[in-house]
Amino acid sequence: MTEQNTATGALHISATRDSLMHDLADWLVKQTLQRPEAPFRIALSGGSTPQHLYRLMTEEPYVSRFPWQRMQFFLGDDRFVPHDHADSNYGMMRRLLFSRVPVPAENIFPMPDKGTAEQAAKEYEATLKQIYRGDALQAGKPLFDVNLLGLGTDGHTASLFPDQPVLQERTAWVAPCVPPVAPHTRLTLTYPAIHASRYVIFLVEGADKKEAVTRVRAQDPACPASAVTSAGDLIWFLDQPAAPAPQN
Ligand SMILES: O=C(O)[C@H](O)[C@@H](O)[C@H](O)[C@H](O)COP(=O)(O)O
Repeated sequence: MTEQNTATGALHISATRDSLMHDLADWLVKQTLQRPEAPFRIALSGGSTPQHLYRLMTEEPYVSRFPWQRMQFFLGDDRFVPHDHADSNYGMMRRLLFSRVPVPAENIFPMPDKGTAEQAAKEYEATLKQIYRGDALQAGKPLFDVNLLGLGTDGHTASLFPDQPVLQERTAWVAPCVPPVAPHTRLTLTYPAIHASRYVIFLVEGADKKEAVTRVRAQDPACPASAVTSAGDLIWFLDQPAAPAPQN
């Protein structure tokens, strides 16, 4: 794993997808041990990439190393569909991770799937504010320890898609959105909610993502992921095929 600090976040580059998932799982275990008495709050990403990580977390040695009893799981975004729908991110996480590890049910916070998308976004935001014990995000008091994000080839992340009104949202923590090029109405954390993290992690693998990674790291404004910031650190966990060409 090679590490380079650059303006737009440290790069952790692993040789293969498999070693990438192990490197990130090892890193996550280490983070959970930094504050052994506190709840560890992590927002998970949907999509296919992190599924390799979620499966790995349920296997030895990781299933014995994570402090599941004090980990709290949130979603960075979800499709506004019933939790048992094939496209539900929560449904995927429940199948691959939550049903296979001893995390207490009360420590898992799915995005609501009832009512309207607007109501569900407000409900999730109220849940986050209750856990945060405050209505306004405060510098130095992150909402999440880790915010795990993926990256689309168009530079979207979570459900922050190009040219969408939600990209202008700087007050709400959760918002509904209707991506023009992806199925389903979505619920997504907004930029301020993602920013309120000790660590924002981009987990990206595969040669098809290399161009998007390069564009985002060059801060291409057409890529919503370019505007993602972190109150703490922003780190890219990449496999070699997704890694940008070294800056000369
Ligand atoms: O709900 C989702 O699908 C994710 O939040 C989305 O932002 C995902 O991370 C990217 O689309 C990359 O998806 P892949 O990992 O499948 O390439």
